[in-house]
Amino acid sequence: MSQVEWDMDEEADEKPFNMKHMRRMLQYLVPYRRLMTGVVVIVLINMLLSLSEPIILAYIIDIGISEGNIAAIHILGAALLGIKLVSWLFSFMHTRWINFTGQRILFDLRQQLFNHLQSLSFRFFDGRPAGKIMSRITNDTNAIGELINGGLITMVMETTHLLGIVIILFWMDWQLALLSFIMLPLLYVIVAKLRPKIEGSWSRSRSTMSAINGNLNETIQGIRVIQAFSRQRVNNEKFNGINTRNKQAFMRAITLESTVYPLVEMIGMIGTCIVVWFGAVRVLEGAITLGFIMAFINYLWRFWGPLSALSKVYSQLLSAMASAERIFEVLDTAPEVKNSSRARELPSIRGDVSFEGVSFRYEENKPNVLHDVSFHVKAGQRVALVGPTGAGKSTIVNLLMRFYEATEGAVRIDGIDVKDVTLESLRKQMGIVLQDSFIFAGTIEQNMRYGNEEATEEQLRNAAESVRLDRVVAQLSHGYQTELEERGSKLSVGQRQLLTFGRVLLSDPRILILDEATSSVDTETEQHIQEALQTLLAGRTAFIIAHRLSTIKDADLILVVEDGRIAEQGSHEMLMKHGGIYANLVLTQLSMQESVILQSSHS
Ligand SMILES: Nc1ncnc2c1ncn2[C@@H]1O[C@H](COP(=O)(O)OP(=O)(O)OP(=O)(O)O)[C@@H](O)[C@H]1O
Repeated sequence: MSQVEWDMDEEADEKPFNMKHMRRMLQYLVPYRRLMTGVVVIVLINMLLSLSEPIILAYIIDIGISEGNIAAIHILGAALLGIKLVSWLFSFMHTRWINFTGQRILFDLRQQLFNHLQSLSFRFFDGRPAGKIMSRITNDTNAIGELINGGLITMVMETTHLLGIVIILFWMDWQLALLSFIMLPLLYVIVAKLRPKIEGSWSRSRSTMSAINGNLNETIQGIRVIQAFSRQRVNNEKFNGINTRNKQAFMRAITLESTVYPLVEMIGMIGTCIVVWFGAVRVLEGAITLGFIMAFINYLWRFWGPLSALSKVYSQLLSAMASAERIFEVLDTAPEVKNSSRARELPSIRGDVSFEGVSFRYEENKPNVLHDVSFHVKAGQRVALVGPTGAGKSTIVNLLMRFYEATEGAVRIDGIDVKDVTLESLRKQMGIVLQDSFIFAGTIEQNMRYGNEEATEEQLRNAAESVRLDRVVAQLSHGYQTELEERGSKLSVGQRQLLTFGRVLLSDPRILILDEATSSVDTETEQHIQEALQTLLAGRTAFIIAHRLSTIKDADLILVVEDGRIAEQGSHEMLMKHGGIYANLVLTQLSMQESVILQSSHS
């Protein structure tokens, strides 16, 4: 099953009502309680005003028209107009206030989630696709926002509306009221039976839609690979499958809905017909007045509005429960790597690094990926990490940056355990350059200043010059102010790399971590990159996940990592003399290079 298909049924659309979540959601209303109290009061007054309208109409008919009392018609007509005006004003006010509060709550919730997400450790992001996390910040916050602002008010408003109507109907004529509700049990049965089916179909329609989006996203992102492998036909079939399921789910939902709602209306109408029939007879008998029966029918009409509004709020409530569960799960996830209570600032370091018996596993109950790793690097030394894929090189670097905590043992910088210092003071003195040079949307200058906002203009230009970025900038029409798209798509791979070098150089770290790029660039760019690299590395302790033999040979210390262990360590000469894994690795690489050279000289 493809990732997209998995996504379709993974996250629940609705969850049963949960008081704990509800209370927690209501907490977000607390800062706006005065405004919300005002809204509730206004809404209730509006409700009473609206409920008085049919009675006033009844009086206009019975007293004004039937008895020919023109003064009563004027007074009651003016009252009706006044009520409408006040209702409009109140509606305007409460809609404004609700929207204001709703937006504030959404703002608060999104801000809180965003801040929290940034503080979470890598482990949190390891198991969650970015798309899902994003949907929590957008869709799920919206669902909660809609409930705690519009939904709750609708609930208060429509429940009182409904209660008011029922009380008035029974107060007016309880027998007629009973008669009009005669079909209600049947209605309840139909709605209770069919509503879950309709909701289920809508939910399937939404999840298939998100699968369509996921599939589109994957296709656009991977278009090069798709076309290179000529996968268009297979992908078309896959998309066709999801698309068909979406169409079917939508058609089923819409068919059910178009059957049920007219049915509900018709059953509702049966009650009203009975009332009109009996009522008309009773008017003729002189038992009730014309105005009375008209008001009664008017209230009966109004009965269905709140009922359908409440059923919508109910769905909203259940989907907000599902969203709340997901959002609170994120908010309740504590950052795993955080400052300990006794954490102090890491003073300016020299850059001496030691791993002492470090073992580590990414997940509880899973085997260790690092076993008893120990080494010592003197300040200013250049270390090359080599070894097969999956050996644990990046993991060593992750522990050094304290992206994860060592399960056992200690990582020390200048003799200080990294667990005893604040994350900010530690990471400020370290720099990292990954293979995938991540560029943020913004100007070249903003990207360079990412790790050092305070750098002077001169420092900025010097850094750019040192890593040969100045030549790249000179070619751009807006120089340092050239706007880059997200991920720097306007720049070439080599240019992006130089920009990340400039960024790190400007932040001037004592310890530098570098994942040497494997992607090939042209010889001239390669030379620029190598020169820039030398500037970048000068005078710093450097850990290089190295792929080029030249980089490895130049290193002061080579750590050969295999199966999470340091299998060999020492200088190039030492390890070659030793004749172990490293020597084999070098010989294999050399023979591969030779064959490449031989092949190219033959062609
Ligand atoms: N975030 C993670 N969660 C769980 N396991 C992981 C995670 N990252 C890496 N691993 C596992 O840990 C082991 C070491 O991975 P690591 O990335 O350190 O290897 P590496 O030597 O850097 O490999 P490469 O040269 O391919 O980048 C691998 O078995 C890998 O599957």
